[in-house]
Amino acid sequence: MDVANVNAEHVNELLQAQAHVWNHIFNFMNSMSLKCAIDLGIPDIIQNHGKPMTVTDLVAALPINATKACSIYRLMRILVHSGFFAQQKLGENPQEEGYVLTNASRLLLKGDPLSVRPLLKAILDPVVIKPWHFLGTWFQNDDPTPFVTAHGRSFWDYGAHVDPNFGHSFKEAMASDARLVTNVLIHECKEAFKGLNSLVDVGGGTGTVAKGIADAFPQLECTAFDLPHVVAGLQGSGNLKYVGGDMFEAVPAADAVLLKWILHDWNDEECVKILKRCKGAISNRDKVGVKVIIIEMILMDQKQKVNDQESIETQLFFDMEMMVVATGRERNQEEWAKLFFAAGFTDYKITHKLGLRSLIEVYP
Ligand SMILES: C[S@@+](CC[C@H](N)C(=O)[O-])C[C@H]1O[C@@H](n2cnc3c(N)ncnc32)[C@H](O)[C@@H]1O
Ligand SMILES: O=c1cc(-c2ccc(O)cc2)oc2c(O)c(O)ccc12
Repeated sequence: MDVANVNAEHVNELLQAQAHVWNHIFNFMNSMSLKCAIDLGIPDIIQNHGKPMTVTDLVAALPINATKACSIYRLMRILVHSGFFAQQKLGENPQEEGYVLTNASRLLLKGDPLSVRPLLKAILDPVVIKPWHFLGTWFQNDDPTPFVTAHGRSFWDYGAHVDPNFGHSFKEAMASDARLVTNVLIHECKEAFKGLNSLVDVGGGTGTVAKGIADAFPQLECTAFDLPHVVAGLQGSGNLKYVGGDMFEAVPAADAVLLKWILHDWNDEECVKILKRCKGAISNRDKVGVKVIIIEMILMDQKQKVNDQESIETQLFFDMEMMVVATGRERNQEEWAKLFFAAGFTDYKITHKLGLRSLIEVYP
């Protein structure tokens, strides 16, 4: 393209396109600047300060080399821009401003059991970032995932045998999300558990969701079901128990099966197999109202000009993540329905009360 032959309007378009490309080249800096703030403990330091924190106070409180002090305001500037911190007047002097947390950075505090911090740590770990450099190679080879192309083994294998710290960090990421979702679930989606006497959380990890539901609904016998090595040594109590097994082989019988963030890890064929096992677990219960309860995203229609472009983009990010680390995907409503009917279910109901995710009740 030769700019000399292009009219003014086209030059403008060309420069806008250049800015768009630049924005995407540098897009990773939003994530990495945020990770840096978390590594340095900035949200907790501002929280503990108890009032808007000037850059001078922040620098003094940070565990950094003195020669880097003058760069902190630049890190904070981009994080203010991306909505993780805000600036507030400190006193009468309009020049004097301090940093405060926003709702987003409050979700990244260390001690908060509902923190999203463990997910940030896991997804931005170099172990998970490396496979992104192999995405193009993966499209040209026959490996199951870019993760395998990058590391020579599967995600689970890597976490279990190569880097147990990473495996632990991923489990903590799942558990923290589980705490947040369970909180919303037991307050906002009570209806879904009405009339049930037993529930099995398939792929329930170390039992965070099952325990939350068991505590909230004492009449409900809850089982956290996961691979034997995941539940090994875990002791149930009261109306909570742990069972080890393989969901592709058999699922313990119950009035309801819960699948939270399981099906998006797997391809369609694998999902139909899991769903058939779940249907087996709730059938022959001699009870009305048996169901599978799924917590997953339902991809929004990109063609609908909805205002919430950030939500659409976030769902697409999850879809890409599932492609890079696992064999899974995010699905739209039509794709979900196809899986349910292929597994022999007859109907389903969607409740939109979980943010970017939905509660889907699926009936035999
Ligand atoms: C993405 S995590 C979701 C954990 C949990 N449901 C949550 O949302 O916090 C997937 C879970 O599936 C479990 N899983 C993987 N393969 C399984 C299998 N064949 N049978 C049972 N659980 C399995 C993993 O151990 C892991 O705990
Ligand atoms: O970062 C992950 C990875 C997985 C994952 C990887 C490999 C598998 O065979 C299954 C799952 O799953 C995730 C997930 O379900 C999630 O909600 C967030 C992150 C990840």
